[in-house]
Amino acid sequence: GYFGQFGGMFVPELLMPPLLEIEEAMNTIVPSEAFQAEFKALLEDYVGRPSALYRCPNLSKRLGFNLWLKREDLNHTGAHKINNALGQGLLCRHMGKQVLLAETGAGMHGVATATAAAMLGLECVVYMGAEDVSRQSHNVKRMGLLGARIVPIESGTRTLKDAINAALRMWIAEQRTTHYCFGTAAGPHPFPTLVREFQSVIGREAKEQMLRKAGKLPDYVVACVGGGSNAIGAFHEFVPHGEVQLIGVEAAGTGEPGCHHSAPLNLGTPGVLHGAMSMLLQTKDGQIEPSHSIAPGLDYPGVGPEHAGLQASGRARYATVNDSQAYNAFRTLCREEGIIPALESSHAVAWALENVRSIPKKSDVLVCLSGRGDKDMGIIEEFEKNL
Ligand SMILES: CC/C=C(/N=C/c1c(COP(=O)(O)O)cnc(C)c1O)C(=O)O
Repeated sequence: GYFGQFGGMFVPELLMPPLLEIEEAMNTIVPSEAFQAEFKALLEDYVGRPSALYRCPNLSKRLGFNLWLKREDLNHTGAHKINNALGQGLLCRHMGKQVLLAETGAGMHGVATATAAAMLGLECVVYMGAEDVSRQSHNVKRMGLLGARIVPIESGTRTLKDAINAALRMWIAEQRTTHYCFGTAAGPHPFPTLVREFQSVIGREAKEQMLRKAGKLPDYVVACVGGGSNAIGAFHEFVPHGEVQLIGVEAAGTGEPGCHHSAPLNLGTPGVLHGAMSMLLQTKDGQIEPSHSIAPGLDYPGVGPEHAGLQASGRARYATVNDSQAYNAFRTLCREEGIIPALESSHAVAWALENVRSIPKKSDVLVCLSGRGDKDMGIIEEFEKNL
């Protein structure tokens, strides 16, 4: 479970048995005909895949390049998270466990896990930082309706990293009955590989759709990077095609010098967090730095190890976009294309808008629109008060 020097299983001994059980399931159950047929049927009939690949007519005209959006916001539950939650929910049932445990920041993974649990007849427990409980209340309400038990976390910065810490502790104690449905392509092996496996449907569909609609591969594939699951899902199919530029977009927060951000690939250093060696925001004596982003799903001081590997090998590049640039992209997509994107996804759109001058005319830029923005109404309202 390594990506160059990154990855691994840096966990307490007590977590090795459930992790090895998941690795075994990933190598035996997931590749089986039965599992793949069941997963594919659910992706089609329950999630509504394939998700659309949509060329933005107005922005493409104004910007001079073809802006294509992979519409993961149109999936059931409103984001890419459902692809992974469903796959892991099926695995949970195959392993004979009754409880699906999740961490959540933006609440989209929490909703996706609660959705999979309700449909598969499993119990669901979601750990969520108290700060995120209040700033993503729309998703908190949805999780309740779907039957999940939500555990607000008051420690640390009361955001995603604290939810993961608490979820890992609960999992150690309840591992016999509980599957930890890890929500992003981070964490100890096998999670980064397992989550990539379930999210890679994004890139497989996008490649086929681009060849059919544009008659060629995209020149750029762009995705926001929190823990890294929508980005690795969009990138994976294109990695062998060197002519396709892979651009991950991290959150720069306010962008003010000395202020907190969530850009470990750009501004972090190698270290271990949540069971994996990757890039992270830490002080010189190894204390985790607080992160910040307007987008709760990007507000995380770590990143999945495969992205650290793709950056180190030079196969992918990682840029940053700050809160204001993301907000401007949010408004631009609303007003010019009639699409209300999640603030996380707005970071990926912002990269295309901010880099118009360096993108050759007529290029095909494929942006993974990872989710819808209904959950962000409160954050937008708050942000606009200070404009
Ligand atoms: C696993 C915790 C991350 C969450 N969301 C992250 C997120 C992200 C960033 O997560 P990754 O794709 O895993 O980097 C992008 N887009 C949307 C719409 C998101 O909700 C969540 O709790 O919903």
